[in-house]
Amino acid sequence: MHASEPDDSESSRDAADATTATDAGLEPPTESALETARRQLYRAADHLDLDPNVVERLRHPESVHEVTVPVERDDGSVVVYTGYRAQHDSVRGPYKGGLRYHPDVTRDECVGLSMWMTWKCAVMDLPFGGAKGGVAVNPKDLSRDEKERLTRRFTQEIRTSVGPTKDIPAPDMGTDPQTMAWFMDAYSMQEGETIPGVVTGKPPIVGGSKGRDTAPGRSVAIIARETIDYLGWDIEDTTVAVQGFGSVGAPAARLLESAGANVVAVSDVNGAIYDPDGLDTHAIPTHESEPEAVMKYDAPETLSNEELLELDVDVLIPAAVGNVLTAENANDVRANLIVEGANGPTTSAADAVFERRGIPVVPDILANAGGVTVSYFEWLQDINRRAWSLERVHDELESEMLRAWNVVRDEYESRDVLWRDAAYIVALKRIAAAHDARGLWP
Ligand SMILES: NC(=O)C1=CN([C@@H]2O[C@H](COP(=O)(O)OP(=O)(O)OC[C@H]3O[C@@H](n4cnc5c(N)ncnc54)[C@H](OP(=O)(O)O)[C@@H]3O)[C@@H](O)[C@H]2O)C=CC1
Ligand SMILES: O=C(O)CCC(=O)C(=O)O
Repeated sequence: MHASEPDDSESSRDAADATTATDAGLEPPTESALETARRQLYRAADHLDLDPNVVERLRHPESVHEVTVPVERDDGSVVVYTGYRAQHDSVRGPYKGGLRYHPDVTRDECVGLSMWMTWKCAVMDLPFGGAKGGVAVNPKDLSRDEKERLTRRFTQEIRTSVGPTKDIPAPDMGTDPQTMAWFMDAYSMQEGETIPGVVTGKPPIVGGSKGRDTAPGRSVAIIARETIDYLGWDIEDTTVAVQGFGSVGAPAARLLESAGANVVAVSDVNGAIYDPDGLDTHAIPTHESEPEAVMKYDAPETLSNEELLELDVDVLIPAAVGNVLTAENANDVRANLIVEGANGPTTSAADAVFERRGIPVVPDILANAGGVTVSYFEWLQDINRRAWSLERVHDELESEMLRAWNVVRDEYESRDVLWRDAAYIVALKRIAAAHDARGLWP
């Protein structure tokens, strides 16, 4: 039976998902990451003759760990934060995915993000499943010492659920190589030996890979460049707007500028700077070097983040937070191509608008997959106790991204589907085959 044919299990699936106004036929301003991820799964499954039991399995995480994390503030008071680690699917290998420190972190968000990690690792053909975790906290409210205590305690709370062959966290929004170094140290102290492979995205001095810090942005730039070329555009005549100037947005903007594109706008949490003649993105401080510094940079015009999304540019790269392209603004987007740098920046309702308007959306699970790909390189380096040169990381990332882009493009052309569906089809075929080979039910 075709996975999405209406039947009893379909009805019960819809009923199980009907937790929102959208499912009740109303149109809320946004959807949760989990709702978006599930809708994308059902839509892609429609194109494949998938065992419905596999789809039923994949719409649920294998497990979600929720922990409380008491942290002593510098003034001696104690705040108890909530942390999560959602482990979606491990059929292709250990769970893999980032840790996020952000006030909006919820259980459902982690589950949705963990599903995207499963597909992302499968699109790239990495021997990993998908996970995501985080703590509901604003890291900008914490001192460095408080962040260290939070990380060490969170590590302690989820320690038995992670490990180099079990679940390997990495950086995401609000976390960085230092966070990973603390995580690795806290885990290793408990284990009684140094275990670098428990996390990736560490500083190179403690087993991190060179090039991991800029890898997600590098892959966004590679995929944008390939798509620009595929569309028959000249990169030298291409204008680009990038929302977010962190680990993903900054390298993406800089590499596209270096490749000849005209990057006319970039933003941080406070708003955007705009120069129709092109910004010198290498001169603008990144989130890593100085958070909230973009708006301080001298530029001819400033805009809101909402205005950046509606700029008349060739390529829009949302590379900050999720759910920024919605039913509310999709009709006002003037870009001719969207390349997703952030995870889940486009709701399903916005996707439908872009499909109707013929605006291609190259999905997150392909475009920003350079981060987890170099994480895989790091994991290999840790296991083999042998560091790769930066040049080797760049070369291997370039060839892995091109390999994945070609496979997705083949599905896009042969099935005449959206780019997102094509990437999902590549991923789901591999995951379903692995489920089939291992046996879904005992
Ligand atoms: N880090 C990674 O390895 C990967 C991250 N991703 C995804 O990319 C996205 C960005 O992550 P990452 O670059 O790591 O995050 P960072 O924390 O490094 O940077 C985030 C950037 O977005 C800005 N920002 C934060 N909130 C908003 C907002 N509400 N509106 C506009 N801009 C905002 C920040 O501004 P300010 O400096 O002012 O705080 C900063 O410039 C996330 O969706 C993440 O899941 C995807 C693949 C890998
Ligand atoms: O490097 C990793 O393991 C995961 C990166 C990540 O969280 C992501 O790609 O969204």
